[in-house]
Amino acid sequence: PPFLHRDNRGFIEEICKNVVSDMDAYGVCVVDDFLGAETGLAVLDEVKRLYSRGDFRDGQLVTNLITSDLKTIEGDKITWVDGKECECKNIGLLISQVDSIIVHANKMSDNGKMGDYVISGRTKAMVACYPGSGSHYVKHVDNPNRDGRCITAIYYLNLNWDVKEHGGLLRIFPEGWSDQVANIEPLFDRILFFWSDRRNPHEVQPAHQTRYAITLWYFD
Ligand SMILES: O=C(O)CNC(=O)c1n[nH]c2ccccc2c1=O
Ligand SMILES: [Fe+2]
Repeated sequence: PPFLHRDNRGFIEEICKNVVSDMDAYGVCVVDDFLGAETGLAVLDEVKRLYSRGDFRDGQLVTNLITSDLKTIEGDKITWVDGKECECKNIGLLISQVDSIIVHANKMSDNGKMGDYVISGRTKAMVACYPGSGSHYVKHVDNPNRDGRCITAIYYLNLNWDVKEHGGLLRIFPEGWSDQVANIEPLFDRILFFWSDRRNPHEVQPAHQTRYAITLWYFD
């Protein structure tokens, strides 16, 4: 019921414990039901409005792949949001929630890997849309050459997403886990954290439905 607001502090505490232990153990952490349906839907609404306004630009270097049968596959489209824009209030709320998790988790873990970083800042929020029709992202490392980014946080907005039908799976190939991979479904109100460096090569498999995500990169 709407009057039962999330007991925010306890909620944040709880999530931080998971983030710290998963990041230390696997370098990857997934949290579901991060904002709750009401706020999640409000964020999705703002993203759709931005997209319909045509603010998005081509994300990847190669924007449209001309496939053999001359079907162009559009690449991902992106736009940057700092969260203070008046029509992005809920995206701003998402950003402040992620900030509090990262800052708190950073403080909580003294000797763990989270503790090895002193988070000094982050990028703006990158709102990405894979327009479906096979758009994907080739296997890559977000920060291969020590550009300062240490943690990638991705919030997904895709209602009733079914990977079997819609594709769009994020596959991470965590270094040191030889044949193990992490298959992350881009489900609504799910947030994912992972080390941005070479420990986590990853790819976005072809999406056959419009696929939205909001990414923040934290600097040490
Ligand atoms: O959406 C996902 O599940 C994962 N997404 C990514 O790894 C990813 N990584 N780096 C980018 C750089 C520029 C534009 C889009 C991206 C991008 O979607
Ligand atoms: Fe990436």
